[in-house]
Order: sequence, then structure tokens, then C-alpha cells
Amino acid sequence: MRVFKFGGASVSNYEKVQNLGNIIKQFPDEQLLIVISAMGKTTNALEKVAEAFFAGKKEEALQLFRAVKLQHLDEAKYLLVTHFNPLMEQFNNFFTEVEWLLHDQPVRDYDYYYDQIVCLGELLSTSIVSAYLNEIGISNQWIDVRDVFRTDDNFRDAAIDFNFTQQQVNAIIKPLFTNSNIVVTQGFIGCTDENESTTLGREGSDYTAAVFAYMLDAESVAIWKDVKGVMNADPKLFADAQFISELNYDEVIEMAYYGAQVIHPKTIKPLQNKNIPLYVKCFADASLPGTVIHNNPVKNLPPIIVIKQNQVLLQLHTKDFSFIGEQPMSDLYEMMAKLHIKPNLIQTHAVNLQLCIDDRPDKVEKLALAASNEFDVQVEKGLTLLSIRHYNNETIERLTAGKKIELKQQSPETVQMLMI
Ligand SMILES: Nc1ncnc2c1ncn2[C@@H]1O[C@H](COP(=O)(O)OP(=O)(O)O)[C@@H](O)[C@H]1O
Ligand SMILES: N[C@@H](CC(=O)OP(=O)(O)O)C(=O)O
Repeated sequence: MRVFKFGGASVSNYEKVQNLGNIIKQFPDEQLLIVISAMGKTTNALEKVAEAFFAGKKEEALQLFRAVKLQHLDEAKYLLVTHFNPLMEQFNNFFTEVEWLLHDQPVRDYDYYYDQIVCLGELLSTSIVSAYLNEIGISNQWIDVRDVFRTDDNFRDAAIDFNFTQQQVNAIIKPLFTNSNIVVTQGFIGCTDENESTTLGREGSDYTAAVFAYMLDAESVAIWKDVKGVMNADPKLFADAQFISELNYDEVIEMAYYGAQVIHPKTIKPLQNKNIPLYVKCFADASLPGTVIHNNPVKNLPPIIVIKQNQVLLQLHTKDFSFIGEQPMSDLYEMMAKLHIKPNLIQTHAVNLQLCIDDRPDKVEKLALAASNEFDVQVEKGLTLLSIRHYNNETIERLTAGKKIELKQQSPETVQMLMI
């Protein structure tokens, strides 16, 4: 059994869905669990629906939602003939659920509504792909992953209940493979014990695939992407990015931690725990070998460059000139934990500290306010965090030329610089 994951870029239009079908045809006798993300930029579009709804702009929310519906209906029309009508029944149930919600007034937190609306992207894309595969003779079963993945109610960043989910995988998913070689389901979404939809954090479908692989003891996971494999930098930012054929789990977990967008940071742990290899494969050309990620050491890696935009620097100075000891640090970490803020870089000095985080306006303001009880706080926005693993002087000089460095942290393996 293998797990395949197709991201939004790999199902963004009908031609891509047809290509997905061609890839699956190349594995005729394999048992495959296929995890799929929302089509193209659907998640962003649904975020806009959630924002408009929560801002009380009902008509705007409904209109934005209509655009999402139409786009999916268009895709379905291109791809389906005999399976079109059954799909429409399924679609209508999904649409009605969200439209009912959009006609209500928001009375709960934004994050709750976000998840109830945004989860639709994956439900729609998987329904289309499943119907299309059946249409072209690749028999498969569609599963609503919300019946399987149980999470807590930390909406937008829900944590999986591993014990319950494993039981559901054993009870629901494993028996499916006695009748069918292929199961199609959603990445990124789950469900609470109160039957509320949840999401696992943006780009979380890679993580879903890894958790399924862990729970099914899969022989491997393949993540199909719009790149040849993992490169030493984002090829959209660096035209000369080099392809890397082999990496180990530690390296990839570090890359993801520093913000490389190629693989979701939580993906590696479940795979490492059962030594399941991860392939990053080229969606446009399945014959290319892709990158394999495993447990063995890999030597002679080139400098690996990760760039994170939209960073905020908080400069905190103790109000009474007391040292930055364990108490102020523990207070600060408690504030960040409450707000679910992950520090990207922290540097402490005698009476001040510098903290770099992602620019999530709601969270930055709340943190600055909470910290202002104990510290004088200055906030600087619009920064870029550059991380280079296996760095050399030439690479550092090339990437920092003409930039002002606000913060620098260096270990023998990694250098990080926060720059304007
Ligand atoms: N080191 C890297 N190697 C390869 N691709 C990278 C790297 N860093 C960032 N990327 C970006 O990751 C994108 C693929 O990931 P993603 O957008 O998540 O795809 P999908 O949504 O289809 O899963 C590529 O288009 C590329 O721009
Ligand atoms: N659709 C979700 C989940 C996801 O993982 O997407 P992708 O595989 O396209 O990065 C998102 O955009 O965040």
C-alpha cells in the first residue's frame, strides 16, 4: 500500500485532473490511498468568504461563495458525463451546508467559521477527482475524512487524536481495501467529537498523507508537486535552484521548520517514526525520479536557502531594567502559547530581547499588548528572514548584498538573518 498526495497545484484545472488520472493508470495493481488538497487557490477564495461572513457582509460572502461553486461546476462539466448527476447530488449537500451557515449571524469565534467554510475546498476537489477516476474506469471509493480524522477543537490548527483516528483507520479505511485498490480522500481537514469540521493548518494535506501512511503502515508516500523534486531553494525565487536527489528526515524537518514551503513541517515525524520513505515527485513528468527522503545520512549537500517574507521584529526591553532571566522568558512563552504564536527567531541580551514572528496582524497586536505589561515594546514590520543551511561565505554575501541585517544567528550548520 502506498499513499499519494496531490496538492492544489496538481488539481487546479481539468487538464491537471486528467494528468492525475494518467499517473494513477501507471500503478494498475497497487493499493493506493490518495489524499488531495483543494483545487488551485480555492482555500484562499474560501478564506475570503469566511472573512466577509464574519465581517457581517452576507451578500458579499454569498457572492464570493457563488464564484467558488461555479468554478467547481465548470470543472465537473468538462470532466464528467455519466458521473455528473450523482456528483451534483453530493455537491448540493455540501453547498447547502455552507449556504445555511452564511445566512446566519456569527456568534462564535472567527476560527470556528473559518473551518466550517474552508473545509469545503477539499470536499469538492476530492469528489470531482473520485468521480473522474470512476468515469475513466479507475474504480475507487471516496471517503469523507471527517469520519476518520478526529481532532481537538483548536480550529485552524487542530491537533489529531491519534488513538481515536487509528481506530477509525482500522475500522473504516482498512476494510475498504478488500474491495477496492483505490481510496480517495481529503487532506487538511478533520472533525471534532461534536461533529464540527476542523482544519490542520495551512498546507496541512502533506501532514494528512503522512499520518495515513503511519496508520496504514504504508510502504511509501509520494507527494506530487509542480517541481522536479526538492531543490536547494524555491525555484520560483531562484532560477538557478539545484535539484537534490536524496535527503534525510532531519534535513527536511529543519528546512520545513525554517519555512521551506515545499513540505509541511509536521509531515516528517509520522514517517520517521515508522521509517517510511517520502518521495517528492514531479507531477508534470512522472518518469523523473524525484527526491527521496529517508533515514540514512546524506553527505555533500549544497547550501540550502529558505526565505520567509512578512516577518515582524518585536524588540522587548524590561521596564524596570531587571535581567531577562527565566521569569520574563517563561511569561513571554506563555503569552505566545496562548496566542498559538511560533517564534521564528529569538535572541536574548541582558535587559532586552528580540523576537521574530510571522506577520499575522491579529496575533502580533495581541502579543505586543500582552507583552507591554512587562516590557517596553517596539514593533517593526516588513522584514525578511533568510535561513541558509550548509552555508558558505560566498552564498551569504550574495544573498545579503545591499541589505540591512537587523538580527543574525549562526550555528555551525545554519545561519539566519533578519533583513530589510
Ligand atoms: N526547496 C524547494 N524545493 C522545491 N520547491 C520549493 C522549495 N521551496 C519552495 N518551493 C515551492 O513549493 C511549490 C510546491 O509546493 P506547493 O505549492 O505546496 O504545492 P502543492 O500545493 O501542489 O502541494 C513549488 O512550486 C515551489 O515554488
Ligand atoms: N488547501 C489547503 C491544504 C493544502 O495542503 O494545500 P496544498 O497541498 O495545495 O498546499 C491549503 O491551501 O492550505
